[in-house]
Amino acid sequence: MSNIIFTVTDLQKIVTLAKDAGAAIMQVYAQSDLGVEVKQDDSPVTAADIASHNVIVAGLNTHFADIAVMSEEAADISWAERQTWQTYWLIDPLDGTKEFIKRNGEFTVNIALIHQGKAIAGVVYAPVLNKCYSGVIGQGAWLEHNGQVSILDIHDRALQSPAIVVGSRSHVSPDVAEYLQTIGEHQMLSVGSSLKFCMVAEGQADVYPRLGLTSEWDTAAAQAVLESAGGVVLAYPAMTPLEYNQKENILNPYFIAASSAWFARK
Ligand SMILES: Nc1ncnc2c1ncn2[C@@H]1O[C@H](COP(=O)(O)O)[C@@H](OP(=O)(O)O)[C@H]1O
Ligand SMILES: [Mg+2]
Repeated sequence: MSNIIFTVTDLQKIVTLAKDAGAAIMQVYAQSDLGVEVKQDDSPVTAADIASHNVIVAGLNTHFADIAVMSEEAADISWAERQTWQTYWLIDPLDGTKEFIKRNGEFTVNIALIHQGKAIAGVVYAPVLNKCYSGVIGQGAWLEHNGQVSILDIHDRALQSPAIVVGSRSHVSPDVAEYLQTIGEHQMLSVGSSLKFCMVAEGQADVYPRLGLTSEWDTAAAQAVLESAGGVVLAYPAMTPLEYNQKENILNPYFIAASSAWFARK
């Protein structure tokens, strides 16, 4: 097992890159034509997804030339090649494309560092909200909001009463509805994109049950933020850690992202 050293200085480079990508997204957001197209899998892509992708890939190639990159917008990489990767960047240049098109601000830039199948560092930037979440496993997690930086730490956080559950705004799943029937009294919030993980990391929600489809780039950066803050992400129902690059198919299993208090509740 080789180790990797990822410092807070390295993280700052990724934060800067995510903000540059966010600025490229906002240039498109300001235009009346968002350049919406439909991809082969029927999901939307816009000129902003591509602009953000280009900024991030150029920056990573400049600062970290020897680390492989996988992006939602450049995902056609053979499993034969990918399975040799020990370490790589996993990017969703614009998560919440449907929210971007609806212009409700609930979309994010996502950059994660994966090492030996685990999300070990991540940055999630929401340009409209002016919030940048970042974290490195074992070193901590931070939120920069309107220029003010705070530490995210939910290691010892108790559950709210009633519990606050957060779910997708645009991708409703019958399996989540069934799960919610089993958890007792709760309040439900609907939010687009990887911001749901960040709300748990911030203590604004207790649990994000995703019993519906996502791809690995949708979750990696925000999982790193949440776990760096003291949260936990487990595949459901296996209750094993959510890992990356373990199989050819890039779809995640169902998962539950929550504070550790959620998993410890009676
Ligand atoms: N049927 C499906 N298959 C794969 N991914 C899906 C999906 N439905 C939603 N997603 C993923 O969910 C993400 C949006 O998350 P949410 O529903 O929490 O807002 C989308 O990201 P993009 O917006 O980057 O395409 C998309 O990748
Ligand atoms: Mg996405």
